[in-house]
Amino acid sequence: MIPPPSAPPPALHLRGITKRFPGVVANDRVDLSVGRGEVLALLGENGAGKSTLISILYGLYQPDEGTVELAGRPVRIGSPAQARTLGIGLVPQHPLLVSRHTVAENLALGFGSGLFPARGVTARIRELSQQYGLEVDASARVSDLSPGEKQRVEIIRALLGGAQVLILDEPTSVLTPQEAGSLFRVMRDLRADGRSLIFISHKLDEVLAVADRVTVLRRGKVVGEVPTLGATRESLAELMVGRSVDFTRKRGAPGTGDVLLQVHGLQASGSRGLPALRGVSFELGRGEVLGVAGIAGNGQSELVEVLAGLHGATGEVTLDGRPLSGGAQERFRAGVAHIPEDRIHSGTVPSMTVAENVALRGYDRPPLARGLSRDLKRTDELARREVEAYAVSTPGIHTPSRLLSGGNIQKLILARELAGEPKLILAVHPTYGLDIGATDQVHRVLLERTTAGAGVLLVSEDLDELLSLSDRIGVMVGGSLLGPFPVGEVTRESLGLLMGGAHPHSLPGADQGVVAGGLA
Ligand SMILES: Nc1ncnc2c1ncn2[C@@H]1O[C@H](COP(=O)(O)OP(=O)(O)OP(=O)(O)O)[C@@H](O)[C@H]1O
Repeated sequence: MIPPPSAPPPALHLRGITKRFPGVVANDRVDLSVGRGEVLALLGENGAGKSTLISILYGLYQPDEGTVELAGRPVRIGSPAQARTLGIGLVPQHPLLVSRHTVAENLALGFGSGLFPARGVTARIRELSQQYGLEVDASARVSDLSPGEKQRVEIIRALLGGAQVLILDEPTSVLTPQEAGSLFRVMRDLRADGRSLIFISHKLDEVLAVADRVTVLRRGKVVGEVPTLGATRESLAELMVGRSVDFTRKRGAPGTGDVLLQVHGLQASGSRGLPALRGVSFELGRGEVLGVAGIAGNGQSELVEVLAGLHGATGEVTLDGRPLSGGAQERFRAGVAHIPEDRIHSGTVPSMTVAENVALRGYDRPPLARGLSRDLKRTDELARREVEAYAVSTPGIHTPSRLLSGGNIQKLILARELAGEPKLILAVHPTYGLDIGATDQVHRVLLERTTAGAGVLLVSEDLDELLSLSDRIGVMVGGSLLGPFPVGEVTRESLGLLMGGAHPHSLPGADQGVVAGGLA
């Protein structure tokens, strides 16, 4: 008798993967599979165990239990190099490229000598870039590339290494909507070519647009596996957080119209001595959220750092009619809160505990200190309160903050910075990497503060976030601020085009004042 044809094994199959860290089971008997020519989205709240699983798959961690099979064959992935040899590629959230080298040099570097001489690499880059519509110039210097271009280089690097299974870790977080659209086209082409993709994102619309199937993790366990066909944002959100989530627009009450912050003619140089701010002027009202859009590297970081007292500049800044000057602590006492971009390095001290990090701003003053001694009981009480209020997932308040997941570190910083009654909140990507439950909560906290009269300068690469929270939105391009435009006069598309360097008057609708309201 002829045996019935059996289905081929999945390209990748994880069986019963368990990984424990002190006090937490990061992955708890996880089963997951990805077929050939399939895009699987991995969803989960902050701390659900996504990064741990990816680290196991890419050979950075060894599982305590369980097996990994590639095309039906059990494999041991001892290191990233071994993962690549086995055909597993990772497109990291932050590209790992050497800025002063060209694209071709960077890609040749990864393959040691002999295997890929640089001239051969250039030809292969051209082939791959044509095959998958991955536009990159092999001779361009990496320092001149946009975040989207750097990401394409990372994808090419993985493909050059022969990746059949490709992991994309929050790949759209640094992209404009137009760039995200091209990435999705590339992903579909890779799928059509029979490759298997694992896609991590907190943005449910993207997951629905590009993935075939979704695996949802909660507290280390797989809690659901659904095809995207028939799924909705609401159904996925509910699977993720275990309750229904409200997606309605959230803009707060309009501000009072009183000017809170006045910025005039700010000029500052950037890290390489080039001008980072070229005469930036704007006003921020009490109770207003002023959104700042822009592709990374156009002066947004410097603008916030100047206002936070971390970066020198010329020009005038007044808060509540008084000149704003001095260093970061002085400005914090004047009512300036800062949620920094680089939260891991500049937002927390990784070796300090959760409680110490919560108390970082006020440890030397009452109520957290009496005279020269710290009141540890009060510090712990404060930490417990904030950990609960922000649902920070941590084994305890005395755990070093470096052991928390990225999203939970972000929550910790928010708890600390928003704890006082700040007048001005400088929020840089405040929900970057946060899951939808936490994002919702951060939005509510920010809007509550505006109702209390605070002004928020919101720098974000997430245009939906800017559009749903801001009263006005400006766009940073090459160190200048375009606008700000009232939020009703811009769209995702027009902002994306302005971010990419289009002139406001050249955009569709500009003649009716739709896009360039502030400039027309
Ligand atoms: N090296 C480590 N040591 C101790 N605990 C860790 C370590 N790495 C992760 N954890 C813990 O394991 C759990 C899962 O973390 P993981 O980073 O995998 O979550 P995640 O789903 O990627 O979260 P996020 O969306 O916030 O990045 C968390 O509770 C985290 O604190």
